[in-house]
Amino acid sequence: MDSIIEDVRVRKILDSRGNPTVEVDILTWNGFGRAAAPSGASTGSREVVSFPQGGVDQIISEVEDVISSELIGMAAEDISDIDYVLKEIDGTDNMSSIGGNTTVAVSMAAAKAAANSYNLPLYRFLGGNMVNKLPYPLGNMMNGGEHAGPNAPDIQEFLVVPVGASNISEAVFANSAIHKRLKELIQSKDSNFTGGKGDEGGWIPNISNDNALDIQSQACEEVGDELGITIKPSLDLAASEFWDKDENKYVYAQDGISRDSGEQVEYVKDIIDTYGMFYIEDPFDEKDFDGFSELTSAVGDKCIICGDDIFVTNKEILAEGIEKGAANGLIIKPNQIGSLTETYKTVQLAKENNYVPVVSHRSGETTDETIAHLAVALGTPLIKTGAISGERIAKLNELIRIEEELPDPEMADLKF
Ligand SMILES: O=C(O)[C@@H](CO)OP(=O)(O)O
Ligand SMILES: [Mg+2]
Repeated sequence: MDSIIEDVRVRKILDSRGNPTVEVDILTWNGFGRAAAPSGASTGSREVVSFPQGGVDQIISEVEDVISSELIGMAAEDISDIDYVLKEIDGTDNMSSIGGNTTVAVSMAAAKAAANSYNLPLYRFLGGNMVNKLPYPLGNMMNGGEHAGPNAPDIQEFLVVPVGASNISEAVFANSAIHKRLKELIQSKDSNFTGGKGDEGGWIPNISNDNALDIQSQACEEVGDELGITIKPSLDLAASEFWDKDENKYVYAQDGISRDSGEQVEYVKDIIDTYGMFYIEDPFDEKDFDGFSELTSAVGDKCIICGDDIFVTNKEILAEGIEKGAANGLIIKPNQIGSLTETYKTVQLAKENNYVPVVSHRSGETTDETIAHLAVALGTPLIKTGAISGERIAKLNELIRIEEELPDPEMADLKF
């Protein structure tokens, strides 16, 4: 078999925040795969543990001594067997002994090595010969919350989706045009704006949440008109980060306003109606299933209500959400669950239940481009991976290359 693993190598590399992360190389008889793990700042409490206590340094020897000897001789294409072996080596429920970032980097490197062994791009190896759909990019324009500094909006991500774009290149350049326009619009509101950017390359404005919403939608309209395509605003509130569990309130520090769960439902409904939001992620705390359900039953026919911290790419938690009607979309981050096999199962469950899967980067990223291939292979209609910055454009530019390779490329079908 061409994909028999001959060596597994591991190294400590930088992520985009300057923190250490892990990169894994897998060599097969006939190929090579390399993958690195990202890391979050606004993490869900039920995500698998990224690294054990000793951090990346600890797992370097673990991979060299234990993981590589188990994997050498296995076929890289047997991805679920490899993921099973990794889980056995870890031996915990939450990957705390070797870390979900370690296992996901090995899992992705193995898949890439398998693809390379057969001379196939990863999206084709995983997705088959018929894949031809490109995801719409959810581009991050302004950053707040945990991805920014003090005085930024509480809402973590002001995103846009170029729903009218007819190809991926048009889509990513529409997003970058909005990003440029927003710099001017922020400057017009705040003459002290220095052009500072957050973890994901979006601007960090020192303005209220409402002002940020206004200029976000203004930019969508102006640039949309200029380019002749519809561009819709979207948000990731990452509301777990400003939920005060003692007060039972969502605390908007920038605005000096607190809202209980019922008021939060009304506030978010109002935002969706006022601005014609296409997509809203994590509008409630990760434990507030009721808030999620109430909002989804009110607006789920016109807006994607997407769960990130609430579901953490975990199929059991997603099943609970489906039962409760908590959302109609979910974020897919392989390192939240620690393997490609589990990621795949969660996407399948989502699709069977009409939940829109959204493959996503993390706020701490590397130039690894794997998620671009995953979005195409898994057929997710959206990919969240920033708009500019080296570690974000690594994925966007890969999508442009993939589009060029596909014989009959089309943009994905969107729900609204
Ligand atoms: O909340 C999110 O969706 C992500 C990525 O945008 O942030 P983090 O990686 O910090 O969890
Ligand atoms: Mg999120």
